[in-house]
Amino acid sequence: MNSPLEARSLSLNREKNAVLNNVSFTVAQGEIFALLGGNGAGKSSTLLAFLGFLEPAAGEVLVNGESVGKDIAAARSAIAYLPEAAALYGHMTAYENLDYFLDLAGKSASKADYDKALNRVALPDEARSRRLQSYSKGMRQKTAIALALLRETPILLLDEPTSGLDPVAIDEFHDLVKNLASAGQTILMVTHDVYGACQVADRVGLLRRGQLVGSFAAENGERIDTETVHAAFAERETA
Ligand SMILES: Nc1ncnc2c1ncn2[C@@H]1O[C@H](COP(=O)(O)OP(=O)(O)OP(=O)(O)O)[C@@H](O)[C@H]1O
Repeated sequence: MNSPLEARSLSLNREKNAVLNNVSFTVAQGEIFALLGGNGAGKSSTLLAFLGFLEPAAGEVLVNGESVGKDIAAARSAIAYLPEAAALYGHMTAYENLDYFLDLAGKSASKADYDKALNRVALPDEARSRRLQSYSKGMRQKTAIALALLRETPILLLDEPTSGLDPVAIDEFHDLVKNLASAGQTILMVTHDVYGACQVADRVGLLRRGQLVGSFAAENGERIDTETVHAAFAERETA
């Protein structure tokens, strides 16, 4: 069976600068893969390649076994993407945002469906009819995740999903991501949070200056050891 996500000897340039160099990985169905790296390592660029916003300089990106370049629309319809800052409208309520963005994605859902998704992300009832400009970052993030859930895509791409969230919201978010993966969703997240990556991921890849320089996998039902990854990360960053 094809992997939902695959980078095959992928190189990317941005404004003629090489930002990713010969990177290969796959993410299997129901797996959580975290790409860990410092600022400018190429994490966000990797996600943009899967969405067809950046064209490979060499190699390719595949979604469900199909080269993204061949059918960008197919790739995008299989993927829900959470950028670092949730791209939602402040002057609309949570319900209105869900309505508007689902409509854009060519989907429709009932208010009961909205409430079900908002319950799953634990957005308080009283907030749902308030404009997002009064929300905290965590509440905006929850709304964005609810939207991703409602799109019912098989693949989820997350860019720094927990940055700016408080510890309780981070734990809730990790639980939610693990539940989604258990239900079969394939998840690729990028982060510079070593602890968070080890908490949630089945596999962690270390990206440094555009190259994949290490990887770690959870084994025997244990979580990936944070200390080991942290040591490798620190060593690579200072090398
Ligand atoms: N819009 C852009 N135009 C040109 N170069 C860019 C652009 N965005 C990012 N880059 C460059 O691409 C390289 C990789 O950036 P990218 O955002 O993928 O890294 P990142 O690992 O996600 O970093 P961060 O943790 O800081 O978000 C960096 O050198 C960055 O300067």
